Amino acid sequence: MGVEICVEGLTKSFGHQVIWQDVSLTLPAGEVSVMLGPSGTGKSVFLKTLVGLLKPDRGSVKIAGRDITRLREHELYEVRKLFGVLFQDGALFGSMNLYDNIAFPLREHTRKSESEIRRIVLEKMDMVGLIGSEPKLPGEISGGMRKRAGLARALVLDPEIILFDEPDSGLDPVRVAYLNQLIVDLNAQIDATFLIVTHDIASARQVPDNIGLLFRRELVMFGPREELLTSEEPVVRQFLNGRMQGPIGMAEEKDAAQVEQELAQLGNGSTQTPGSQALTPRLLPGPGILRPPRWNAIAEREAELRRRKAVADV
Ligand SMILES: Nc1ncnc2c1ncn2[C@@H]1O[C@H](COP(=O)(O)OP(=O)(O)OP(=O)(O)O)[C@@H](O)[C@H]1O
Repeated sequence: MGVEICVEGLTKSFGHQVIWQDVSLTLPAGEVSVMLGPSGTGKSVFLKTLVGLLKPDRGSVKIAGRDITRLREHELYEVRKLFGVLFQDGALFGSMNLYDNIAFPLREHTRKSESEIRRIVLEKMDMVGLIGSEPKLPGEISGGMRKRAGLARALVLDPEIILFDEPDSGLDPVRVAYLNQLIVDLNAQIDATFLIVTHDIASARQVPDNIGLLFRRELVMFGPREELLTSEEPVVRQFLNGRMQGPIGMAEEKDAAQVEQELAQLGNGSTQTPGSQALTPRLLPGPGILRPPRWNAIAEREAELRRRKAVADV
């Protein structure tokens, strides 16, 4: 059914380098959330902290009511079973075929019989569209197939939470579109809580229920998709529109005067992206896939926002 993750006052540093501080947010149970942020803002560190691979300096991460930052290693081992993680490159074992790669967590963490394992592996391979590829080695398939195999492997223990670390990296736009559809469909089918770290703005605009943005060692904003897509917050606007004008610089933060000048230019409309504040339509689950009940509430919320925007535009 998916569980809620409640993060409060989370701070992480390595030596003197503060990665982010005082991060608080709630990933609602069963919903899809995306975490954005310029390179090096600590998105991967955030994922690793959620799963208990890194210990924060301060703050708590409550999963199903338990603060995982305070658990001992053997207790963490149990909590980690709630998670499925899709690593950037799929993290498959190169010498194992896809079937054995996907069966690996079941053989490692359960006492299921080989026939039961076979049933589960084939079911998950079917869900990600990989039936027939069981004997292939990771080196013999495309990057998109490797991601889907990694996803099937993340699914075999029926996780309550799935973390995706840049699922779209290295894929062409068409494969990214298929993968996004797969993510939306899977979420509707298995109802787990999804958190996706991505740089792909088109995906971030269409796929999630919620969006968060890390910048300058802080969580600038976290909230419903429609709220961030229509936000006037300069960092959020710059990032979601993928443009150079704004507080985010090439390698570091820009000075205040330059930012002010660029924002003023944008305000004049000289370099305004057409429809920059538009509420991109959500990606819907494919035909025949039942939509979770929350979709009605979200659709109403978004329709209301569009009505208000239409009235304001008149
Ligand atoms: N184990 C570690 N020890 C020391 N520093 C680390 C460690 N892991 C990450 N860092 C540092 O933390 C910072 C954030 O890294 P992270 O990989 O989380 O960024 P990111 O936002 O995911 O970047 P990208 O978008 O480029 O993948 C970087 O400066 C990195 O060097």
